[in-house]
Amino acid sequence: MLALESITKSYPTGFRRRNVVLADVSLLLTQGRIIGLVGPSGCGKSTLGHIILGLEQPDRGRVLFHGRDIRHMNRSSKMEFRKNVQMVPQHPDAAFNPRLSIGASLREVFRFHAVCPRHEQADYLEATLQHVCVPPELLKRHPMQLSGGEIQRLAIARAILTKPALVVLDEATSMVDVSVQAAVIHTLRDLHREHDTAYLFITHDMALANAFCDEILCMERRGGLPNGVVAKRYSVVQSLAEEPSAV
Ligand SMILES: Nc1ncnc2c1ncn2[C@@H]1O[C@H](COP(=O)(O)OP(=O)(O)OP(=O)(O)O)[C@@H](O)[C@H]1O
Repeated sequence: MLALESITKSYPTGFRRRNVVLADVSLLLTQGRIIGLVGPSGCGKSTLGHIILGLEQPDRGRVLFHGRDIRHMNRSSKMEFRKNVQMVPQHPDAAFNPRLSIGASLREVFRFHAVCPRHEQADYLEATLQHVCVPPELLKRHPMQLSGGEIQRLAIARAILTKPALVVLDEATSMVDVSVQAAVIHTLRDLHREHDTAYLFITHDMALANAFCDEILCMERRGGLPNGVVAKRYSVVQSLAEEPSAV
């Protein structure tokens, strides 16, 4: 469904110096598959997620959605891509406009994507909130009036509202307690069963990755460049879930 082909990404760090975060990374995300992505802090997991969504551009390589380069899609393919590929960002308040109430932000999704008939939208929204353990009263609040855990659950609700084919979950349950985490994972599994949703589950929690994912990818450091104190090279390698030391 979605393929990353030889993605390289670096950021400038000074005069003629760049921090190579992703070096020639290729990855295939197929329908219905739950892939975990683990690795040390700063190794480029979120960057990879942003590139999948088209939020950041790679230096080299391309992202294909059903065989089409996401940079060269026509308007209708782009809308289809946006409906089907969603992200829960690591900093979930980034998912909401601070000037809008949460309800207004969530209802915007219905303006852009045909998710369900208009007369069913309110019930559908309420049911989705229930699935992530959020009371409907929170719809009236603004992002800054919510706790980290509440806004994280609302970001998950927002991402799953469109019944996407793929969701990139970036530390998506890191701010909630264990019982809420279990409920959220349960909801994600339901969505996976009903709609064959695929997930890229970025996490530092190896136990959770083992429990939730079909397969786990590790991003691991592979040396450096000859003169490059600055440049770091990483590659995505598939690794067994039983080997957390590879993280
Ligand atoms: N916009 C940017 N400009 C410059 N450097 C950046 C930018 N975004 C990320 N980086 C750097 O790229 C590297 C990878 O960042 P990224 O957020 O992808 O790591 P991560 O694996 O998700 O980390 P963590 O597990 O701590 O969330 C880091 O060294 C980070 O400082």
